[in-house]
Amino acid sequence: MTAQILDGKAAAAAIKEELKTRVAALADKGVVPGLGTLLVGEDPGSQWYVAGKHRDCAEVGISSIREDLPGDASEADIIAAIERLNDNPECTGYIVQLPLPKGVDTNKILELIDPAKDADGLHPTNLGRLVLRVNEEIDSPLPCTPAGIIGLIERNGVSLAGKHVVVVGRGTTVGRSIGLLLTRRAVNATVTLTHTGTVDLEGHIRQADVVIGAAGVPGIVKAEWVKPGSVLIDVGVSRATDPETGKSKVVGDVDPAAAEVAGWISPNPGGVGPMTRAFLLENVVATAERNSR
Ligand SMILES: Nc1nc2c(c(=O)[nH]1)N[C@@H](CN(C=O)c1ccc(C(=O)N[C@@H](CCC(=O)O)C(=O)O)cc1)CN2
Repeated sequence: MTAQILDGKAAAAAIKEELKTRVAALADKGVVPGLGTLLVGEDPGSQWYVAGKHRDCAEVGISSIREDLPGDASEADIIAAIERLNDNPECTGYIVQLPLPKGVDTNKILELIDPAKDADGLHPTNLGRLVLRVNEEIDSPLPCTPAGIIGLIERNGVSLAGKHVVVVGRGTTVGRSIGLLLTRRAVNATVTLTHTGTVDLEGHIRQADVVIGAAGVPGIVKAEWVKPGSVLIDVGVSRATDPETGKSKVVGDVDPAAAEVAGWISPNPGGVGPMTRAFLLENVVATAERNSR
């Protein structure tokens, strides 16, 4: 049996339609949400992601502010751009596109973002709120990829309550924070956080009801380890040349053959990526709503 598809493009399109209505309601109050982006350097992937964020904004009626700096920008230049975004009243939320060039202290830069304008939910204040608010509503921005993954699963009618979720990867944008969301009482999953240094990754994955592959290691989640009927979420975005077409293609962390064993699988591309983009818009709109009450 082949797994059912967790279609991120369709779920993201539905979220964007909902957001258009909320943006229109804000416009009635004279509020226009504005997303700022800070891009440092010329990495083609990062340029493509930032351009996509601004296209998404235009689609739902969010205005856009761009700060683009060259790859050799000094720390002082980057801090000055952060201060402009913090001070700009038209920018109601913003992101610093990651990764920053080598040699830049990423954590220092993220801590300078005004937490009330942190559209990625990566400021320590907002991550700290996830640690503290186990049982309460969270009225601060959530990290976009983790929120997108949970949205993708739940919007397909799959409950996470009581499920054993094995996360593979300990990075800032997914691995370290997704457990904080999954173990909230409202979701009620049980989480094991594994990584490339885990002994017996196979043993952990064999026990998982849900596997989230976010290590950036192609095929680290092997088809023969996957429990029949489980839910597989592929966050990995590595690149390889397709031997048939000679073109570059995305290679995920989940072995594509696992689709024959799993109950549900997120395609890659077309799964988590579009949901990350949709939840960035959700954060911008929700922040503007909170500030207009
Ligand atoms: N400040 C941030 N930096 C980075 C984040 C982030 O959430 N905040 N995540 C990634 C990059 N990213 C957004 O910035 C991102 C990655 C992928 C996609 C996406 O839609 N991917 C497509 C496939 C694209 C392809 O073919 O290469 C898909 O999955 O369908 C959106 C956003 C690192 N940096």
